Amino acid sequence: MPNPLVLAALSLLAAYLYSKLRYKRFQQYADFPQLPPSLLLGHLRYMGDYLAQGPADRHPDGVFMQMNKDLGRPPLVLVDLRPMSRPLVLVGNHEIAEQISKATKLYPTSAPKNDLAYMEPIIGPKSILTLHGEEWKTLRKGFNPGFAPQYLMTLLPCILDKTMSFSEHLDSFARTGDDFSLVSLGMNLTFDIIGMVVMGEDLRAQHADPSSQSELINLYRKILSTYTEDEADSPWWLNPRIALKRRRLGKRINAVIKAIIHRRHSTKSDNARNILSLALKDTEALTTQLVDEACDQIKTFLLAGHDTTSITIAWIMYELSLTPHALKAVRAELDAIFGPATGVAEVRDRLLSPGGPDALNSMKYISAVIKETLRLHPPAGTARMSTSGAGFTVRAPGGQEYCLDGMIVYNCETLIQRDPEVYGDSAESFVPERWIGQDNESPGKNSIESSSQIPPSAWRPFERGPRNCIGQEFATIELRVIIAAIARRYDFTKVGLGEVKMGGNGLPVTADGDRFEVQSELYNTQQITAKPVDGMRMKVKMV
Ligand code: HEM
Repeated sequence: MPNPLVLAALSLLAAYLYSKLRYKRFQQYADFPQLPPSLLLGHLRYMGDYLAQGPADRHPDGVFMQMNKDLGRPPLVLVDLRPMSRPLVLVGNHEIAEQISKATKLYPTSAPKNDLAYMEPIIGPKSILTLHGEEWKTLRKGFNPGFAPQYLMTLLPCILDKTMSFSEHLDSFARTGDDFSLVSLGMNLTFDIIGMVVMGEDLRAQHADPSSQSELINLYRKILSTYTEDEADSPWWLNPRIALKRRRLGKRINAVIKAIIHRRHSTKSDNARNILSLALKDTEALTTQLVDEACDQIKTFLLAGHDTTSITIAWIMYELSLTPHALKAVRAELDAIFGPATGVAEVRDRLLSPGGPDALNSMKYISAVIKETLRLHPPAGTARMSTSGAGFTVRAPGGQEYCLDGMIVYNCETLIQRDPEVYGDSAESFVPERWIGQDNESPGKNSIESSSQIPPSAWRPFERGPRNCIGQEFATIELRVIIAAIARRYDFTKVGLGEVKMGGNGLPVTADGDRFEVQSELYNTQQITAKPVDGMRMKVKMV
């Protein structure tokens, strides 16, 4: 017979645990808008239902959007995923997002980043993306000269040179009529550009013969594919096989990059402002620590500098392919700037002439297209974390205050940038015109304060505040150059998911007067960033 004392102790413990659990589930965050939590599973119990309402492999933003809508679009939502992870606060309001990303007395470089351990094999432990405080500040200061506007213009020849190879690939797809992944093709382009910009290396990702491509691009493709295999970014102990594979590939990437660092350091023939030179500035002797840290930054820039840009170019061409008036306006703007010749060589010559930077800056409608695409299809966001007991509080537009201590705080750009309170009835539609005439119309200049209707903080694909994207101006230069080179030369047509609906007359069915209807919705999956699930399969024809 069990000892009555033990039984009493067990009952007391059970009662204690039960009251603790009840407190955590029902009282601790009771003032946060949320779905009714279950005692044992919190909000985890809804995940299956939500996933079942759409494609199971869609990006979590798809689930969060639905959840937020079902709750009547509150400015923030609590998603209690304990014990799988800390409670998550989903931010769908730009005013709250701004309080999270800005510098405060409590967090002078803004709220700290959430743990990104799953990315360590690909960016290293000392990456500018994940470091905090003074360590981060020193890095950022050191790299800023590499992103000064005048210096960025000197990168035009490299961007144009690589864009010519990209166009040759498109020419060949136009000849064969084969479909292809625009994200993959774009990734090869942006990887080639970023390799040159970061360390002056030609990574030959666009080389037609795979055996002539650099080892680095092959290793990156392999390591990135492990993030497709495990879209949930599980902790290593849930998927040790993938964790091991990532570690192995991460080590090989390190070895290649470190060899480049040593070679560049010994020759000292570098461009003074590329990332590698800035990382090694004033360094006489290379120590192991220095090489390790420089390697982490190079890996970070290689990743951050190619992935998001190629996704954006794919969504831009897709949106334009569905919106004839916008495509027409883009082409008219390019005709006005570059004249009638649509060859990439002509665009290159004009952009490399003394008036090149002005030509780039006069792409007003194209800039609006870029902004609108990044509004609807932001490839990245930011997840932060306030430590328990720190006293980090935000105020919602209605005046309600929320303490976010001990929680993961996710500025969900997809939600924020589709907020009907800001973007009205057309929040879900592709309307580049909404940006024309806005003070903050230039993409990448989202820090300009404006008095126009769309508050600057409601557009944040590059995030805002001290930890905003260092490469945003560079990305928008790249995007403008690529659009200038290809938008008049090719007609893109989506195949498969997201394909245009054709009418009985053999012409696309048009909705809203000037927008092609689609047969199915194209959606994003999570592969570190948000990527179109099929890699944006397209066909091209010469115009
Ligand atoms: C359309 C293209 C791009 C988008 C949408 C984008 C978006 C973002 C976002 C949202 C962040 C904040 C991430 C976080 O808080 O975790 C970020 C940070 C960063 N991005 Fe970008 N990015 C783009 C292109 C680039 C390019 C071309 C580069 C490099 C040349 C770059 C380098 C970085 C770096 C180094 C950071 C970390 C900055 C810091 O913490 O100081 N990005 N980016």
